[in-house]
Amino acid sequence: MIVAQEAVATGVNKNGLFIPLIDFGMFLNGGEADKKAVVQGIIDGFKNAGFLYLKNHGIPKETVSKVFASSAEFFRRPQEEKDELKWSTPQSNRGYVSQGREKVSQLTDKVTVDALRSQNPDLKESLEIGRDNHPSLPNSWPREDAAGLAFRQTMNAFYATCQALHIQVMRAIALGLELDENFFDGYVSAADNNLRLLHYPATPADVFRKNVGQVRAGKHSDYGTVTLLFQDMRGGLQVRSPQGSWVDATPIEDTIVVNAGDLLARWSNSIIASTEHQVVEPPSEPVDGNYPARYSCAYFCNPNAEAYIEALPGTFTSVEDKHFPGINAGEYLVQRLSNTYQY
Ligand SMILES: O=C(O)CCC(=O)C(=O)O
Ligand SMILES: [Fe+2]
Repeated sequence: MIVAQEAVATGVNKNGLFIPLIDFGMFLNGGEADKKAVVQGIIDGFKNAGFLYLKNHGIPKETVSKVFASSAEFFRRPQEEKDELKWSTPQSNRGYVSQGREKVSQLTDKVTVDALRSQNPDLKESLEIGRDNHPSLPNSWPREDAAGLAFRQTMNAFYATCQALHIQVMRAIALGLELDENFFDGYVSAADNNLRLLHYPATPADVFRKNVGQVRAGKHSDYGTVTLLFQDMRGGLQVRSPQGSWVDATPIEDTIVVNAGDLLARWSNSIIASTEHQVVEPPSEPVDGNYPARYSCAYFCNPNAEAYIEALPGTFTSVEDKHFPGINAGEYLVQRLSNTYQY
């Protein structure tokens, strides 16, 4: 018996939060009906949860494994080598962020964010990588030993791979919003994106008990169009349900978690949801009182920095229906980053 391929299955279904598991291969390689089913699944998922899982997304398993291995190797470098690559400005948003430097938060008031940061810093370190061909913003690459050179090559290749997937996901979103399939192509062509390698170090389990509110990454929403999130199998990512509770976005092997960011929510005049998420104490039992390290890679996709983002055609009938004023994408992102980092 031939079983018809399903475009949409269940990724998570709890407390009113339904995160679909989408077979993106049916969009990339399928016929008209397949494509249509995927588009519907994606737009429903973005409207309701703001989150999806994608399988058959076209990025080979070996590519992702190589990126995770290179990332782990990078974070094993001596602290002083990593500190040489220090993240410097929101305009650049490139470089190494040591534990406690960032406190992502919905709060836009810098004083409050600073106060929060000093209490329970997120238990993580990261490396932020931008497009490597930027005319004025250089990346901060590790020392040019053999591993350092290979790292640069691996990450640049991955950056380009994710950029191509971003374009495809935006095509599906365009169709879901009843726009021309290529509507967004010109808006996302610059690859003004950000690849964030994340390392949540191994930690004693009692840290989470001693410090009230201790998490690995504080609750926040992302800023851009969509985020392509590659997570290992440790768990700990949680998404806010429509009822306000936190629901585990349990890792599903070989999938990418895709969540909509605030600029896409604005662009869609709030049709698409940009949902809060966080990374907390892992759900697994600690081993000898410790939780193992967790690694993830978040590829934050953005419109071109110079793009002007205002309610898309078809999302409003009169000017009063527009939920947000228009905004320049680059300026918006710099503003959000300025509020979340100490610099
Ligand atoms: O590590 C994760 O799974 C999520 C990270 C995240 O949400 C972020 O860096 O914006
Ligand atoms: Fe995030």
